[in-house]
Amino acid sequence: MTRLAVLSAGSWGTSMGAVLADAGSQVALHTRRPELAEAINSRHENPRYLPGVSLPEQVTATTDESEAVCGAEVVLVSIPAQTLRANLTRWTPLIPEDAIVVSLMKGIESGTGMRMSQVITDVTGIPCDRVAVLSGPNLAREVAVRQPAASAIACTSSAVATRLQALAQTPYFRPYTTTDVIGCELGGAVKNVIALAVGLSAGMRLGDNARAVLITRGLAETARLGLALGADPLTFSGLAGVGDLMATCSSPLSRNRTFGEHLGRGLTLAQATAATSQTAEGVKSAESVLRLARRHGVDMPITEVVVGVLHGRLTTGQAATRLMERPPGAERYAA
Ligand SMILES: NC(=O)C1=CN([C@@H]2O[C@H](COP(=O)(O)OP(=O)(O)OC[C@H]3O[C@@H](n4cnc5c(N)ncnc54)[C@H](O)[C@@H]3O)[C@@H](O)[C@H]2O)C=CC1
Ligand SMILES: O=C(CO)COP(=O)(O)O
Repeated sequence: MTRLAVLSAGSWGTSMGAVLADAGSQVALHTRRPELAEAINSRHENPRYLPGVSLPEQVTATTDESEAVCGAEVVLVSIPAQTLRANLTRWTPLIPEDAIVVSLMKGIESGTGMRMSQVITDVTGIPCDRVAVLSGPNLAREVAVRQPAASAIACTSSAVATRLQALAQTPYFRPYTTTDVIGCELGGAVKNVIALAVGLSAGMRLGDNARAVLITRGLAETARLGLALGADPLTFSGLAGVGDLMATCSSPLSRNRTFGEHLGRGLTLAQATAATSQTAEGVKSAESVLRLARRHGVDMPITEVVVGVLHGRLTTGQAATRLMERPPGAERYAA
């Protein structure tokens, strides 16, 4: 049986661990919490991140990082994006030679503006053709209870993407392969920022038309950035683009959308942060996305106002006005 490791046992890491086990592998999750490892091993449940969800017996957990990755052919990483570099620096010597590393994360590193796969290659030295990304409309809890979902697996090596596809294919989870790593990662990272904007608008009760505008123009600004960075624009019409945007912007399960909604209802950043127990990547990645856009001369007005609100430079009302009072223009998708 193929051995796989997932670092770590948060909501998405645990859900994907269950998918991979259902697809036929033995999966070791790493958690920093002994009580969580104990619950996963004895009760087959992750009570902190996925309470009430029954996990396959082939999913085990350990607090020992080297035990988790020992003998793993594939190491999947699912931690907050801004913690990746520090954690990976510690994990690198433990990762088996020839293992494939898969990013399940949706963020852009602050300071460097790197995508998660770039950070992985930068820290571990593992070449791009052994670093992959899984991204799509995958709300963790829905996947964990085995509701139907699909995703994109991106790697510059299509052989590696196809191998990962086989390892993750189940009757309820359908992975598609692609070689557009840049497009998949940007789709995942920027949709969190757009979901914050949609949440803001929902909290302010601006209506369904406003939500549709933000999703549509949010996709356009994502594609603009993607084009500037070398992505295939068609990726943004796919699962890692519009697919993920739709799921995240319409679901109450989305932490990013909910975070934005808290702000839109008048909570302060500190209050919204206190009300959020899981990772809302857009809060920290929004500024990195904006910096990346500015570095490449790309206009991202929605991202810009989200960053303005997060930094306290704009009220939510000013953010809405700022977008509506932009100079009139032709509707362009990505140019
Ligand atoms: N939850 C979801 O529906 C999905 C999440 N993702 C992405 O997966 C990534 C992880 O998110 P979730 O699992 O949802 O977050 P989560 O908040 O549920 O879990 C985060 C995990 O990282 C660990 N962690 C937190 N801080 C850490 C640190 N400083 N060092 C080491 N480990 C740390 C936590 O203990 C926990 O195991 C994010 O980039 C997110 O955007 C992607 C698809 C779906
Ligand atoms: O990425 C996700 C769905 O695809 C999860 O979105 P949130 O991180 O906003 O919960």
